[in-house]
Amino acid sequence: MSVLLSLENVTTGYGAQNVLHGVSLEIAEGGLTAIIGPNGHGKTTLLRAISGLMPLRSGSISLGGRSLAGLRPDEIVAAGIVHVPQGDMLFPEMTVIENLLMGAYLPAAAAEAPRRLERVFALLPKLKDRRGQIASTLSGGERRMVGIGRGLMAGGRLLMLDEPSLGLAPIVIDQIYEVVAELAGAGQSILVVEENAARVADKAALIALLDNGELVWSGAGAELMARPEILETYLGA
Ligand SMILES: Nc1ncnc2c1ncn2[C@@H]1O[C@H](COP(=O)(O)OP(=O)(O)OP(=O)(O)O)[C@@H](O)[C@H]1O
Repeated sequence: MSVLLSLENVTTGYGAQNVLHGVSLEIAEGGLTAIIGPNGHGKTTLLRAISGLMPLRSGSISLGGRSLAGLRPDEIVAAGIVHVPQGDMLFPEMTVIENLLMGAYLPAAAAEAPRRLERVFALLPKLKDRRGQIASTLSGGERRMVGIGRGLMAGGRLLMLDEPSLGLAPIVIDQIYEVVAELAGAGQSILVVEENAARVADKAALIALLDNGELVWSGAGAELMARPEILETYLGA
């Protein structure tokens, strides 16, 4: 496999407390990787560390063989890592299209914006219909789609989605994951954080299980679902 993102022995935390304890993980180029684990066990912190929003206390992270050490968050975006945070974090008073265009704020992305916008609208036709609508008036699922679309507008090599299912109805969660799977199937590298393994098991090439800030298991989704003892031990399933 061609490794896109590599984490080696990553430790980080807040104040006196470490949240991640020596996490090592390799993410392949193309397709879906999922980080699963209970709430509060460090999944968001892991994405924040990759995005340069948390200084590492030990270890290293590299993208395509290039170390990200010392890069600012905007330099990490420019290097190709796009982080769609938990919740919608849209600009509520702006329209769908204005929110989408904010994703292409870096000069290199701005030149590509019209082409990428067409791609986002092809993938998420509902957003095209609602492109003039103010973001605060969208449904929860539509807002989530705008967040994903805005992430795509940045044109990253790796798209990181922090719990895109959060707070949505089951049918809407299915729609979101259909879009995620379609993107991954088209070759986009995606790292998703999810609490419920069953939602990603049939879609993710690799699932990594984070428990108390440690990576306790990783493997294919089908393999995880066939291991009820792991689900029970770590996810209480
Ligand atoms: N800004 C912060 N300051 C101090 N502690 C924090 C901060 N953010 C998170 N933590 C703590 O770090 C731990 C891991 O949190 P994190 O958000 O990474 O977990 P998570 O697995 O993503 O959970 P969730 O899905 O609920 O966000 C938790 O104990 C949390 O209280």
